[in-house]
Amino acid sequence: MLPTHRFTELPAYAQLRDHYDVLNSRHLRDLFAEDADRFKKFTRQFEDILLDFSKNRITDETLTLLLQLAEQAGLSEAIGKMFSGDVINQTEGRAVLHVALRNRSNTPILVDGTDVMPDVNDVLNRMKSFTERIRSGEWTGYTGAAITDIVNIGIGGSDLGPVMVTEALKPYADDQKLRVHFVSNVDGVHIYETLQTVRPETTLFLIASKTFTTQETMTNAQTARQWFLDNGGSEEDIAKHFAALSTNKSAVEKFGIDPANMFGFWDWVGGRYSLWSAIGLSIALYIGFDNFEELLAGGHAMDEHFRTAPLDENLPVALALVGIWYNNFFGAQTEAILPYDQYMHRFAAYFQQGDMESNGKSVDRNGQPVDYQTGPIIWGEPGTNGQHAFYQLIHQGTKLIPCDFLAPAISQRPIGEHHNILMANYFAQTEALMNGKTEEEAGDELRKADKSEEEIQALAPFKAFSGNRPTNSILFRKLTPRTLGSLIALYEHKIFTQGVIWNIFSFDQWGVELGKQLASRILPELQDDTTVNTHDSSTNGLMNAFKAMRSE
Ligand SMILES: O=P(O)(O)OC[C@H]1O[C@@H](O)[C@@H](O)[C@@H](O)[C@@H]1O
Repeated sequence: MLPTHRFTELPAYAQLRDHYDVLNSRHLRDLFAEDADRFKKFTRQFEDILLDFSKNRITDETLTLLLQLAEQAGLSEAIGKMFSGDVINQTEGRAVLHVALRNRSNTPILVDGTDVMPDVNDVLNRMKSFTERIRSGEWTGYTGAAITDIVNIGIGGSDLGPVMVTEALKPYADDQKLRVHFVSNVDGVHIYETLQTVRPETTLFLIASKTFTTQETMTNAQTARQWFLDNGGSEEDIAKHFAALSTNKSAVEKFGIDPANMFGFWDWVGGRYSLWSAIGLSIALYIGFDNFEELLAGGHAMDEHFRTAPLDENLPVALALVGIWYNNFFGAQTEAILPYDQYMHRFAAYFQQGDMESNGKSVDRNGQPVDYQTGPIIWGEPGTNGQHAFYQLIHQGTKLIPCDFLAPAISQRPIGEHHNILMANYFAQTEALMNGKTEEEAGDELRKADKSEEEIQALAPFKAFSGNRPTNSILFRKLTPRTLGSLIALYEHKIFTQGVIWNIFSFDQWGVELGKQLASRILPELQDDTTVNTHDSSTNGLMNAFKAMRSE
């Protein structure tokens, strides 16, 4: 069990409120002018990753108070409980042990008195030999041809992680010809389009579902199975072309997948934290098992840092505290994640689930409604694309949007001046957001461009930038599997830290259930043309309009 508290009653909370009143009127430009050591003070290094959080509206005192807030919320104790397999996902009665999946040190981790590491290692070993057989061509399809295409069928946590990582680590798949495809949406378009591009005799389907009951995944899996049978495969051939990644053995068997092709995991792995488990099989197949192990090692290294580093040296804690500062004191509603790395183009989408499904809660750990803000809205796109789309609002809009800027020092594809141009933009954006441009400076520029005083007066207000807009810069050497593993774990632990401090449960997701329940009630009502009158007038009206339109 996690310790509980009332977030707004922590002594540091009241102090931070008072401190906010002072700091709210300060400009980042002045904070930098006053303190030559800001960069040194507010950067933290972990292996190849540098976190610079100096361009935030904080002082030494802010950081001290935020660290006190974390201590008063029992963060250190909570970290210990997660790593020791305590049942911290209380509403589901489960431990939370994605850290065990990447525990490369193999120190025992006990759940109900039993060490989970032998089981974890057993599945990893099976994934390794399976991966090697597929990649070497030793495993063949029903015609004797090697597998060329992997189709992962899964949704949410059984899709977003593998999609994000296989995109991010594409350069590590250069050595071989295996293609990966991901089908998630129940919209038939998704499976249709994917099946257009593959052949049954050389395709391996991975049915990825923790529960093996998710409607979208089961529907897509049945469609894939039927397509396979309709296009040359037989029932006996299914064992060569379908594997399951799941915790639900009986449902896998019922579907007709050979238990030898089932890669299991456990209820203490949350879906959105599962890319490190058997759910990562598509990643291992795509980049090879050694690289998959490097990803795990990077996650483990960040785990050890999070578990052992003092709070004020701790990267995930720094990210979490800065986020709380804006979320709970400045009233910021959203956070943008902006990777200056095209291979990371699904990173923000991945952490939309990671963060919003974890901390989108409004009841605290005492079962009481919260009277403060919890998880932020997460969004973002890679730079520089975002600059030409939504950065206008970040620079000049009325909303405060704290942004994380991520970038590698070394490009995976060094071509001409591309990377320096990309990085020039990366540095320019955080500088611009911090400093802004005064009306006076805008006026001077217009004057230099020979504008009349009248024009200058008219235009300067539009050309000014208030600045004082906060950013974190996360600069890393290169997007290797290890570094990516560390970056993912960095954000995972940020989310955990915030959940602990907000006194909410970060590892359940009851909010996804109601829509599922209603959809299963509605589905039979769509199967004929009878007029629907069992819902409210809007839902009835829409369903009846749908029935009318489809029969026209
Ligand atoms: O992996 P399965 O069980 O198919 O779940 C897929 C997804 O379902 C959603 O409703 C959420 O609960 C997610 O956390 C989960 O990742």
